[in-house]
Amino acid sequence: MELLRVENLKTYFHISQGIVKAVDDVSFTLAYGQCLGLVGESGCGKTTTALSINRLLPPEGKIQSGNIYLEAVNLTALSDDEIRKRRWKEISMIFQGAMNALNPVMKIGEQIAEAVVLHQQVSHQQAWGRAKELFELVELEPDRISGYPHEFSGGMKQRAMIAMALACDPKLVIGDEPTTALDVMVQAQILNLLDKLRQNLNMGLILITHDLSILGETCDRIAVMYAGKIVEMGSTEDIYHEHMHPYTYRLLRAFPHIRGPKQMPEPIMGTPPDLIRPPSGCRFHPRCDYAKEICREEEPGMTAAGDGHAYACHFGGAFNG
Ligand SMILES: Nc1ncnc2c1ncn2[C@@H]1O[C@H](COP(=O)(O)OP(=O)(O)OP(=O)(O)O)[C@@H](O)[C@H]1O
Repeated sequence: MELLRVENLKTYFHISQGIVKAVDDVSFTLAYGQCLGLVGESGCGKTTTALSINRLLPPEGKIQSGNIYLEAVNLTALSDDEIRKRRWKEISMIFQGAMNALNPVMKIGEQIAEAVVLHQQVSHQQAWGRAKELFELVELEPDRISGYPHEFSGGMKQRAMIAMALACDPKLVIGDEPTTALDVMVQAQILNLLDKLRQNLNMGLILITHDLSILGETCDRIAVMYAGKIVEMGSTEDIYHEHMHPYTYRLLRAFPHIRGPKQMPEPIMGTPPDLIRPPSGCRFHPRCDYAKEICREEEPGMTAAGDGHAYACHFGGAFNG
């Protein structure tokens, strides 16, 4: 059953240098219990997409057009007050490095209980009970609940942040680079935990990352973003093994899978474009090895490659020869 529907979302930043088209006509859906990976290099619009869903954009950021439905409610049409009431209870976010925001002089359990009290009408005692439940849910040892942040490892702190994000049983959790600061083994444990939680709690999960190699065991579907647009979307299998867009191909080679064939990472030359003046035609053409005249002139539409698999390229699969 569908939980989230993002339709033709355009979010721009209005700054003195011009208009940054950070999210430019993005559409996708997410079902209950499903995990969608949103992947692309830094500056491609992933965080702006997440902040648009949560309506947490800074003053210069504006949803220009499009709709974001959470169940039947169009989030773009809600007042600030109405959306505030839904944060934490319906949608919650785990940010990169969020664990550094823990208060160093307050017990971890108290901080989780505080998050519960802040968003639910419960007594302190009830909140402490809930904090204990959440502690168990994120697989932290119960006797650690009275510990302070400096007694927790990075992975344990991130588990505590996940516990807070789950405090009000949200329907949708968005993790923005939730494991980037952690070492590879701990990263895998946190991703496994998120995977287990979304299945057990039947919540929708969006995982944002620049590293396509970490999504394989967690996501059902992956959307690849480049310069404010989704350039390829499909099942994890499609994206890993049947990809059609040269950018997906390059991303996979830039971050080889830890358990895959041994291969040197091949960085993608250049950087994503300035989104005030994005390139004409296909936005990836200046960095694409397969670009031809039409790529400079015409923006490619989405071409279907199979059930739920689509890509935006004039020469899909060109890298195969
Ligand atoms: N407050 C802002 N004002 C102006 N431009 C912004 C603002 N925030 C983001 N941008 C621009 O919007 C574009 C998309 O940024 P966004 O942070 O969404 O990308 P991202 O893919 O999440 O990258 P990262 O992983 O670095 O956060 C970039 O060109 C960025 O410079």
